[in-house]
Amino acid sequence: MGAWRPGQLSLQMDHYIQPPSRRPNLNVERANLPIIDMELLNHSNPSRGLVIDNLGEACRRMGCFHVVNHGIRGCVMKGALDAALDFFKQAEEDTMGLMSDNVRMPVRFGESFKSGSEDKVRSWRLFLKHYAHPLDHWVRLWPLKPPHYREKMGNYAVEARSLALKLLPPILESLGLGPSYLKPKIEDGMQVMAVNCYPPCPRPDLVLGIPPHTDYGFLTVLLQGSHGLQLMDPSTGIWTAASSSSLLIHLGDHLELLSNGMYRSVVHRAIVNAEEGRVSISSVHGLGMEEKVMVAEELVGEGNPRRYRESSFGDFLDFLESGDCGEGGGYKDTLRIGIYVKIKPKLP
Ligand SMILES: O=C(O)CCC(=O)C(=O)O
Ligand SMILES: [Fe+2]
Repeated sequence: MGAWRPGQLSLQMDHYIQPPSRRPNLNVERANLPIIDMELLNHSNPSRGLVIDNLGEACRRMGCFHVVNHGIRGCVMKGALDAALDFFKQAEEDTMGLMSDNVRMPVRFGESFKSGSEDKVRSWRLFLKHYAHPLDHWVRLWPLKPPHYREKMGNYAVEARSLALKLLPPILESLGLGPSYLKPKIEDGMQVMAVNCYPPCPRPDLVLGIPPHTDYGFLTVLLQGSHGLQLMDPSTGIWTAASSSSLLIHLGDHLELLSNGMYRSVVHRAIVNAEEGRVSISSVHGLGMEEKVMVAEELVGEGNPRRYRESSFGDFLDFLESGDCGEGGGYKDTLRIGIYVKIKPKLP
C-alpha cells in the first residue's frame, strides 16, 4: 500500500484496545464457502434447478457465498479499489466536511460505526458511506477528490447493483417464492456503499477493524483489496477466514426476516494487520428507505409461525440512532418475535 498517513484515526492506541474476550484470533482456519457460478443460473442451463438448490443451501447454511462469472469486469473492480485507496490517502485534507455521526447523512466519513461516546472502544477503521442508487442523484454528493473517484466508484456501483438484482430472483426462487416476488420494490430499492479502510496497526491482536455484526438490507456484495474478513460459522460459532480472491455475497438481516429465519444473515468482522493497510467495499442492497420488509406469507403456516416483525431500512437507522446497538450488531434480535422486546421510555 506504500507510505501511509494515519488520516483521522486518533493516535491514542488505548481508544482501540478491545477487552480480552473480544480480541480476535488472527490465525483462524480458512472458511470453506460455497461458490456460485452465475452463468449456470441462466434459464438455458438444463441443470439450473440444481444450481438453485445449491444457492438455497448456501443461504441456509452459511448466509454467505462466493460468486464467479458474475459479469463485473476486473478493471472495474480494480478501479473502485484504487479510487477507494486514493480517497483515503488524501482524506486528511478534505473530509472534515463529510465527518458526521448522523447515520442519516447520505454521504458520511468517519471512524467506527458510531463514534458518539468517548468511553466506547473504537474500531481500527476509516470509512466513507454513500448512497449509490439512483446514481445520478447521489453521485453529486460524493467526494470530488481524487478526481477519478466518482467515475470509478460509480462504474463499480452500477455493476454491483446489477449483480445484486440478478442474484435476488434465484434466491427468492430457492425459497419457493416466485422469481418476480417484490420485483418492483427491489428495482426501486436502496443501494448504500461502505468504503472501508483499515490502516496498518502496530497491534492487530488487540483491535478490530469492524466488530462482529450482520449487514442490513437483503444482500451485500463485498469486494476486498486483500484478506482480513472473518466469518462466524453459524453451526459451530467458530470464526473462519474468508478468501479475498473472489467477490463475496452476504445475506443481510432483511433477507433473514423475509425468509422467516430459513436463511440467515452472516455474522462477520474485519481484522487488521501490521504490515499494510487494507480496503474493502460493501455494497448493500435492499428495499426503499421506508418500505417495510415482512415475513413472506408463503413461509408461514402450521408449525411454522411468523418469527420476525416487519422492518424498514429507516427502522434500522432509528435503531442505530437510539445508540443501544453497541457497534451496530444485534439489530435482527430486535426483530425476532418473542425474543426481544425493545422498551422505549414513555415521555411525560
Ligand atoms: O472489510 C470487510 O471485509 C468487511 C466490511 C463490512 O463488514 C461492512 O462494510 O459491513
Ligand atoms: Fe458488514
